[in-house]
Amino acid sequence: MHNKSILTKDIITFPTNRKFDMTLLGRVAIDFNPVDYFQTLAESTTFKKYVGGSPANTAVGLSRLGKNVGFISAVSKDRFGEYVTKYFENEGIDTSHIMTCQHGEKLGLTFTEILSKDESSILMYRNQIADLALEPSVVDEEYIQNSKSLLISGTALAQSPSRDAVLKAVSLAKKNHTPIIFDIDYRSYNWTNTDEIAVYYSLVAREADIIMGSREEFDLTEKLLGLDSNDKTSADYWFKQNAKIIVIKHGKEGSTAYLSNGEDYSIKPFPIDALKSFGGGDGYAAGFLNGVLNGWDIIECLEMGSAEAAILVASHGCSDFMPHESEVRTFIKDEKAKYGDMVARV
Ligand SMILES: Nc1ncnc2c1ncn2[C@@H]1O[C@H](COP(=O)(O)OP(=O)(O)O)[C@@H](O)[C@H]1O
Ligand SMILES: O=C(O)C[C@@H](O)[C@H](O)C(=O)COP(=O)(O)O
Repeated sequence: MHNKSILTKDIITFPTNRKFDMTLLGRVAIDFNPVDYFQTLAESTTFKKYVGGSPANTAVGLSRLGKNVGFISAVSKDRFGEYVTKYFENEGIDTSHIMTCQHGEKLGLTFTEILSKDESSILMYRNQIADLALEPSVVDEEYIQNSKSLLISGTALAQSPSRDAVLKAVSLAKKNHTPIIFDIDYRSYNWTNTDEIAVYYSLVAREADIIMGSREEFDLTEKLLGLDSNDKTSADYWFKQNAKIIVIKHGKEGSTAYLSNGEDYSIKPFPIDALKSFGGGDGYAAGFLNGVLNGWDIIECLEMGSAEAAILVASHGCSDFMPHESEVRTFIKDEKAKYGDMVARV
């Protein structure tokens, strides 16, 4: 346990006077979550529709926390494409750089299975997929210049032309001193082999200022580098590239933020009666990154991330349940009143 802490603004700074606090590049899709849960997907008959896609959920989370959010993506030219775009507009997320596909590409659909509160799985429909049809021409320099930070979802690297759009965005971010956040966000669909994953993940990771992922996701990124599968080894390696903060998540075990000054800080999950086991990562990303954008104390960033993750795993969906800052603070206060001030501290 650290008695002291550190302001993240002493580790990473963001440009000022730019319109968007963060622009995210990646998928916006749809989740269908069973209403009649605690049985298999084969048995469920009724599903509730939500806007989904990990970066889309994170974008909604950041917007609800008061951030001005841009988004770069591609959607289908149909009612589902209209639905997700309208949802973003209602949430105050900029949709000017969401292209509409013209060749019959379809929005991603995710059917989820909530078997028990700690056993969930997801089934993704991602053939002829709209988000990976994102064209590099949608990424324009002015948009990146107008963003204080750029988040890349690793899934957007799975195929060209989306892969090319990511690499263009990364180049423009470097040119314009826009810090890059790499959310590894591994989904097996659309990738052909692990060498390909490692090549493209490591290409973006070495340019990133913040990298977030699970141990498995770091292992995939590091496959060609011959590193041992160890959090400290990963952090040290990426600090020698460009990283300032490395976050490694271990599900219900909690997570650790490694800082480029050599310190590390861990957080445990807040005790909660979970409903499902997915969605935590997106809530965590929104809560944690909002704190880092504000330059907050690292412990406060981690607490906000962990609290928002707990709120999400206790909820039926992801995007719709992203909390406002006051709700996260109330949640933390109530948990501390119930379980003590050190409830989430390691
Ligand atoms: N049962 C749980 N109760 C409370 N928080 C949880 C629970 N499961 C996960 N979380 C929170 O969600 C975060 C992200 O979960 P994790 O499974 O590591 O990522 P992902 O959702 O991206 O797969 C964890 O670090 C933790 O803070
Ligand atoms: O990311 C997707 O395309 C699906 C998500 O909307 C889904 O609900 C989910 O799996 C959330 O992911 P997590 O936060 O990484 O657990």
